[in-house]
Amino acid sequence: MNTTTATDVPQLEAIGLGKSYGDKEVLRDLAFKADRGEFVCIVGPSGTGKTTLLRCLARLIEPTSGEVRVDGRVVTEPPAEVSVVFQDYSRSLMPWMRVDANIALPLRRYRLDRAERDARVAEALEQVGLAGNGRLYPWEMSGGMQQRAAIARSLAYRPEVLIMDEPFASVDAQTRADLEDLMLSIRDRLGVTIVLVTHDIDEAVYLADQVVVLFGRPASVAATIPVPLGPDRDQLTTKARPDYLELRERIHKMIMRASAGSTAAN
Ligand SMILES: Nc1ncnc2c1ncn2[C@@H]1O[C@H](COP(=O)(O)OP(=O)(O)OP(=O)(O)O)[C@@H](O)[C@H]1O
Repeated sequence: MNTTTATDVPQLEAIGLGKSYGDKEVLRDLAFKADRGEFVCIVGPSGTGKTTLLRCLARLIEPTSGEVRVDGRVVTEPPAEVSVVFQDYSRSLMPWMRVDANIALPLRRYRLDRAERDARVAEALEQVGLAGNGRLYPWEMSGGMQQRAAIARSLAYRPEVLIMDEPFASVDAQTRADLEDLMLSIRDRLGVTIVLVTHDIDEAVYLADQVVVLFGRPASVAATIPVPLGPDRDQLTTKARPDYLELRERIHKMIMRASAGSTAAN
């Protein structure tokens, strides 16, 4: 008897995923899954293939083998349910367009009427704490505000999955903490599934429901580590918890061992 129900189907899944660039095999037989509303962080040594994995998951590039599924459906092009936020907000926002026009730009493909489009832009600005700032140009905003605007642009699609590649690497520590908390609150308020690559293990443990550790050349998933810290996280108290510190240390050691092993092998 088949007991699978709709809720058993992962929202985003990779099965037997492989990717080579020419002769260079970067990913091999990789399995990944994120359930609906889950926050998954991907970590791993530099150059392992984290960005390559994200680009395959978003179908921005074609895997060499295996498949990507969204809600159980095999996808062969960028799925409408998935939106991507890159690290470099200065390249994702058009400097000559006001922020509201930047956010509206990718909505063109949906052929919304103007009132609906304006409502979506206002809603997205509100969701990232930028209500009332839509008439600014990106260059009139701080780095943190620009990254919020880039996130708003992704949310205006009303995606089910948000894929983020090192989204906070270019901002200062306080702004980074604010943006981390923004992402937790967006996940809680909107129920969106978030898959985020970071070099920062503290950030990964703070944000994630599960941390996926990639390593190997070619890379695959070395460990999937559940983070049972509960839904209410706080920069000060969560990061002082013994279970937070224990997880952080465990992942650090795992990556250090992997990096040492791959250096020795090279
Ligand atoms: N378009 C490409 N063509 C050829 N090789 C590529 C391409 N993109 C990435 N690579 C190579 O694939 C490997 C994995 O790169 P990728 O950027 O996915 O790793 P990463 O884990 O995200 O790296 P980092 O931690 O430095 O951001 C690297 O050796 C990289 O040089």
